[in-house]
Amino acid sequence: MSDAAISIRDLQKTYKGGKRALDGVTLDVPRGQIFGLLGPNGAGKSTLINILAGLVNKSEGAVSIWGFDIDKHPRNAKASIGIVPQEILFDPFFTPAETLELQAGLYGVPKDQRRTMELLKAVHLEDKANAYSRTLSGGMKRRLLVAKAMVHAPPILVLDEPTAGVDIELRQQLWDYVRTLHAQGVTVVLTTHYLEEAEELCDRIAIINHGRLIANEPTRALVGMAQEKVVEVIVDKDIAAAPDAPCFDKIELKGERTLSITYRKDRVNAGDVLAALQERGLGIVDVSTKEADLEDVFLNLTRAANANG
Ligand SMILES: Nc1ncnc2c1ncn2[C@@H]1O[C@H](COP(=O)(O)OP(=O)(O)OP(=O)(O)O)[C@@H](O)[C@H]1O
Repeated sequence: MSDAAISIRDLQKTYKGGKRALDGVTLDVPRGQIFGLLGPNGAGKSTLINILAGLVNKSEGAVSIWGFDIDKHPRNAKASIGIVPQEILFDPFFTPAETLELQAGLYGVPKDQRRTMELLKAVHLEDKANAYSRTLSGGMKRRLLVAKAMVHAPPILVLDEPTAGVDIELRQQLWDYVRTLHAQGVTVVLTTHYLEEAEELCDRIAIINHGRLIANEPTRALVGMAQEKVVEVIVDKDIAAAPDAPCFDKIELKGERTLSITYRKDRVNAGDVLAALQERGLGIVDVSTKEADLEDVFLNLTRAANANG
């Protein structure tokens, strides 16, 4: 179909009872990238991932994984992808080492090609290799899930909300491992609510809302789509009320000498904003600017999509 890592065409899913969770999603995940799938709760992200995992049947459309159509070549498609599910489900009486061995067995990985200890090391669980899984902390279980998804060395790893409930240090370790895999050529897809993380990690970001794709852009382009910019200015004298000027979108008095000014960077630049202040008799002591982040873009896009839909 295409040489994308994952290719999705007009994907639709209507659950029994009539809930339409995916409404015509078309999307390519390029090989070798870290790809972020974002969307508010209930947007359809898990449905999409469960279709990739073979856990949910699609209603319409076509999906291929590493070039294998999931209907025509389900075994090859499945072998090409490792999925880290949102929910933690293990047999509590197996140890991490046994869990990985069992999973490798399910995927038909020959004994001499298994990488149980290597994988446990990679997720910092080597000292827990022989502990019962039920004695692991939440973060450890999540890391074990990542190792489990990699036993058959798939070229694509999908993580569904991998950092929910994971503390900052463990999250960092998890991302370090994801970056290592990425450096080894693994294509990574992740869903997350942490926009900052998506911004930091992902090469490309797609946003779904109400089962529809509303954005699919390189991360930098997406961030650039936010037109609002904020400049914080410290002026040289006390001011009682914030001054007004046509180039300000919004102005707030943050302190006696501190102003926070929002402007549209597609219309004016920071120089215009500062000149307007000087024209009003204010000298500039200090200036700091804040780039719009993904949160802004995300909110703007989902708001616009809701208004249109
Ligand atoms: N098995 C099911 N039967 C019926 N409706 C379902 C089922 N699973 C999900 N849905 C509905 O489909 C929609 C999409 O759900 P989905 O879990 O894919 O969203 P999500 O983007 O993953 O959300 P979250 O971030 O909360 O996990 C929601 O309205 C949900 O209630």
